[in-house]
Amino acid sequence: MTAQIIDGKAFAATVREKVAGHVARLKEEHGITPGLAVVLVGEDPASQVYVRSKGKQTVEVGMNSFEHKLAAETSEADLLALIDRLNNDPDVHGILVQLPLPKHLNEDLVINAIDPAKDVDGFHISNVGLLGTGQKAMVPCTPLGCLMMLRDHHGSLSGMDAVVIGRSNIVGKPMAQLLLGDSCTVTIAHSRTKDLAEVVRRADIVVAAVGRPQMVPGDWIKPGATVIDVGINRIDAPEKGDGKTRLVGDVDFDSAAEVAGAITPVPGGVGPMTIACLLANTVTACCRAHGLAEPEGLTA
Ligand SMILES: Nc1nc(=O)c2c([nH]1)NC[C@@H]1CN(c3ccc(C(=O)N[C@@H](CCC(=O)O)C(=O)O)cc3)C=[N+]21
Repeated sequence: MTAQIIDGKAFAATVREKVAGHVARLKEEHGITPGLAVVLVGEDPASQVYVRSKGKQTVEVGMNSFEHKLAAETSEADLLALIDRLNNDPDVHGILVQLPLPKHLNEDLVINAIDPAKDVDGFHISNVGLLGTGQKAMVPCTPLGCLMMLRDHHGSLSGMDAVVIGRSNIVGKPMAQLLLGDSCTVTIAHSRTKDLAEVVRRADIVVAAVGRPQMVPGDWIKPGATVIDVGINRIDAPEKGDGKTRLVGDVDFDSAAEVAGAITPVPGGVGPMTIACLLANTVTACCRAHGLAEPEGLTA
């Protein structure tokens, strides 16, 4: 068997089109332009690339992009003061503070200073609690993107066995909550799980989010299962030439694609969906802020 490839890049383009449609309507019918503020502290080159790509896509769908680049040595007080200004700025509907932050800044404190209604990452404790209790929340972008792809592929997920490998606050835990919300039987596995291979072999849906290159081999995958690979790992690629690198997921794609029913590639899978869902969350936040009907198909 050879797996169907779930094209996250193409799917993300359709999500962005929907977002652009909603943005156009908000402008025409209500004179509102959704705005996303992205805060980057420090000069990490990878983070700069992501922030640039977010800003570009934000503008492409017709929204306002506000970029705030702060020096690596910015004090916590100064960062909190900026967040306070953005919280109170009516032109800003979404706020994203790029993680990780430099070590001298307390991430939990900073994230929880964001107005939960503008927390388009869904990392604020209030949104985490809302998601965990099945109430209307801002949902973290990466798990939301994974859920959209799974729903698109399967229709209903009800009754399926899902294994999430990884227990991070950003991906693993919220992913498990979303799958539970769609009536999957959910297992959260991680680096200390006993007999991980056997646990993964039970799953109709495998979401790999551990951050270890190619750690899930094809012979762990149940034939026909759907594999969502969240990992983005840069590894050496001597075959491409001296000093060259390439991106791989947490799943060994070649062997897994021999067994799985469907699989997301890296790159071009979950990554592009993450940014598309950030734009979707910004439109959702904007509609909620103005008491308008929420965009359909863009929320959990
Ligand atoms: N507060 C916060 N929210 C985030 O959502 C957040 C963050 N901090 N910090 C950094 C990570 C990373 N992240 C990615 C988004 C898209 C791709 C993406 O589109 N990747 C492309 C490949 C890009 C390449 O070629 O390097 C792909 O998978 O096809 C990757 C990584 C969001 N992050």
